[in-house]
Amino acid sequence: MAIVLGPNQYGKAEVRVVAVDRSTPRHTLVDLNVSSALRGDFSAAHLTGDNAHVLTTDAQKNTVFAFARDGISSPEAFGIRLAAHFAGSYPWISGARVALESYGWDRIAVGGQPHDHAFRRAGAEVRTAVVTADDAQLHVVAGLTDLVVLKSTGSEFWGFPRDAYTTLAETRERILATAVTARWRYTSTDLDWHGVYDTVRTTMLEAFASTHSLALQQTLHAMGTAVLETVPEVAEVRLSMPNKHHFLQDLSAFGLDNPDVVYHADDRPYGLIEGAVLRDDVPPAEVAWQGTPGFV
Ligand SMILES: O=c1[nH]c(=O)c2[nH]c(=O)[nH]c2[nH]1
Repeated sequence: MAIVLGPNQYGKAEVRVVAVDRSTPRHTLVDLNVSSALRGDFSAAHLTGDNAHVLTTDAQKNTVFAFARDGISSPEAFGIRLAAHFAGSYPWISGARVALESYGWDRIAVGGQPHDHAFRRAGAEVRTAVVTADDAQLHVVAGLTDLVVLKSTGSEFWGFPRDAYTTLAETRERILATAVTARWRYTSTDLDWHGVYDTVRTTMLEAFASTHSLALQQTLHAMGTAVLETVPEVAEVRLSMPNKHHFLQDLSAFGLDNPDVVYHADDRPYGLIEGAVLRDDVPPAEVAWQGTPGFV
């Protein structure tokens, strides 16, 4: 038996970089969390501690800050620039993965007017991008997490089998709520990144709102399908959607009825509905998804 070194990668995780565009009195902010990981021949460092091939994680962090000096137009474009740079920096580096989270900031309104340089963190929602450089090919997977949505009607759930442990009542009227995690893979590396991101996000929201839901699974499929129908440059959408249960509260102890008015928002356990919707005529690119946590 021989013991061999298996797959490995290394990099700097969670570089928090904030870039302020002060070119006009109306400042803009970009707030990113950037993680880089390099792949290639680093066996000497692992086997003997010879660091001749190790582009330090400290240098990777410095590169993120240095590149930010030129401004950050979008997470995707910044990720492409970094991944291409790292992947091309030394012959023994065969690939790079750059994952970015973008945190939104809204302007504080003062006297009803959005302020020029005072901001409030937007909700929990985070925009994400992962750029993978592999064999000189670039892959871009964009996404979002924690997009919390709720429909107060237009959701039913019935027709499921009833085994010995099924107690859930069938319902023709329920609240449907979820926190969407979505990732989608582009077939292009040259897009209007903000425009196409907004289109995908809006399309998912519209599909959630306008689908009369017979199951969260059906809503998930409708959201993914709508994105593929609307944006030709998206090859595949992966969605993870917790079913944030809202149970009708029994008020009978107080002599009160409850005609779909008062609910208990339960936080756990929750149903977890996950799925991918893809075009069957686009070749898969599993490398683009490597390192993505969980299903998405
Ligand atoms: O939309 C739903 N899908 C399920 O699979 C499920 N299971 C459950 O208990 N409630 C629901 N709701």
